[in-house]
Amino acid sequence: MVKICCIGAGYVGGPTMAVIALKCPTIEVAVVDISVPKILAWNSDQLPIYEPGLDEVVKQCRGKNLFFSTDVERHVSEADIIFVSVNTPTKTRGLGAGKAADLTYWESAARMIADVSKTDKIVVEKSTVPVKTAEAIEKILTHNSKGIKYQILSNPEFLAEGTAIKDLFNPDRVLIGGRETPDGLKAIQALKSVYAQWVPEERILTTNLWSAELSKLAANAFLAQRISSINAMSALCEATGADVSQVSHAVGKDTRIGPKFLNASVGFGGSCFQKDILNLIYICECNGLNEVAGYWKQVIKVNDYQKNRFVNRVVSSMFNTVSGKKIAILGFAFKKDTGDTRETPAIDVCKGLLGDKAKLSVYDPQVTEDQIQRDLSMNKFDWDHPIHLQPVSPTAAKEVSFAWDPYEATKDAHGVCILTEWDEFKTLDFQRIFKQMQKPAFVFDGRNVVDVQKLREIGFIVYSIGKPLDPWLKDMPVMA
Ligand SMILES: NC(=O)c1ccc[n+]([C@@H]2O[C@H](COP(=O)([O-])OP(=O)(O)OC[C@H]3O[C@@H](n4cnc5c(N)ncnc54)[C@H](O)[C@@H]3O)[C@@H](O)[C@H]2O)c1
Ligand SMILES: O=c1ccn([C@@H]2O[C@H](COP(=O)(O)OP(=O)(O)O[C@H]3O[C@H](CO)[C@@H](O)[C@H](O)[C@H]3O)[C@@H](O)[C@H]2O)c(=O)[nH]1
Repeated sequence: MVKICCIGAGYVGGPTMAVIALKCPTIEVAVVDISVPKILAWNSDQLPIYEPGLDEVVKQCRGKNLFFSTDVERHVSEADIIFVSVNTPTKTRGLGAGKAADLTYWESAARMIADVSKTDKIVVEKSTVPVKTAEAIEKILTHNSKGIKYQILSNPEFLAEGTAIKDLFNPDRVLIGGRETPDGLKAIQALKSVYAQWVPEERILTTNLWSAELSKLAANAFLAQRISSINAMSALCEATGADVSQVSHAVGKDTRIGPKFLNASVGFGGSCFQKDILNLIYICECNGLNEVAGYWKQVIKVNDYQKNRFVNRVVSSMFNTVSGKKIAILGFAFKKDTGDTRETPAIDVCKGLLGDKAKLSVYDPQVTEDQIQRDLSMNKFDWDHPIHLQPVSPTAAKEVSFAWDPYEATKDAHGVCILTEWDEFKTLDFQRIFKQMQKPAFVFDGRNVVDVQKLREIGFIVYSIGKPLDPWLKDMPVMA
């Protein structure tokens, strides 16, 4: 029986391995992690991450051919194929701080593989890594190899959170990069035969190592660039009376452009886009490609601009101050159908409002109070390190309370900010919310989920990203 081991039981390692186990009953899959609570959770009824459809997949295979364990060394030494899916956060110190990928966790995983392996291994880069990482990993493994042969493959993951199971069942493509040597090609075939159990052959792409590594960074940069493009347009829509939804619909109808990923928002979040673009910028700079670096930097700058613009709209609409005012925050996760808050725009918006001394009441159906407090008190980039290395008892943000439902959050509030597009926000009883709020009552929709006209009829003053402005807001200065 082929044995697979995945180092890192996170958002990628857990769901990806669960789907491999489901689709390949003859393969034994072990997912290992240094975090004891995480592995305990994977072995319980309360999985450590919320992802639609994941529970069913895990329940079908756990204990049969899918195992979660903290016995990292044993499973690594027994495996034929080792996936490495550990954190690759942005460096916070030293050379390349604020841009380059921190490969500490990757390197320690590679050294451990070299220490415990007794048979030949295929080592698969599942984490998103800088181009040429495979070369560094190869050096670490072969310098300590004791005669054992390693083949390194790059197999970046393209799943999006909230749709991970759907994406894994039916991927647009699976990308496998490897050395163009007989042993390299053999390793590519071995991994290809795993995916071929359920992915049509023509969707499994094979390339050289560097193309596979770079394609992952490029794909995320292209996706994020589309969002920054439509968000830049949303500012112009507000200034001119155009409606960003109509503009994106009209633009997306061009088959060369396509309709997806053109929703204007308060800004993109998530653990990948900013981190991977910063990483791309750093690689460009290291290769002396400053104009190329500058091009991609702009995608992040527009994203920051969009978040600032939102906060400034809130403050300026409410008589230029939110000091002492209760603002309800509906949605904290970086997108719907996940409890993940890494790099969520809600953090920047909340921090911006707290900076103006607002009192916040936050509701999110999947994010805990503890997580929100952590996020609001953590330093930049700390969030993407393994949980046991994050600050243990963050200083609680005193002006932030946590609500169990949207009606409690909005009670006596002066304003409501919608920061995640949870489906339940589309069907809220806004009449009831209006009645219990201070007047004038404001709604700031950062996700374009509410029916603006209906809310204005109820009596709200409404700001919705990229939509024609409320008469109340028209004469306010547009600033960033
Ligand atoms: N989250 C996504 O949607 C997504 C999608 C595609 C690619 N990626 C990439 O995949 C990688 C992992 O992302 P994630 O979201 O799953 O991160 P995560 O933080 O959810 O999971 C990483 C896990 O690795 C564990 N870990 C770290 N060092 C370890 C070691 N030496 N031994 C054993 N376990 C160790 C951590 O404890 C953590 O549980 C990153 O490079 C990310 O950029 C993420
Ligand atoms: O039209 C859009 C689409 C998305 N977003 C925002 O963009 C962010 C990222 O969304 P999404 O890409 O759906 O989620 P991720 O889980 O971050 O997935 C991205 O990042 C992963 C990690 O690298 C990749 O594997 C995926 O292919 C890539 O889509 C979220 O804040 C969304 O709200 C918008 O504002 N407008």
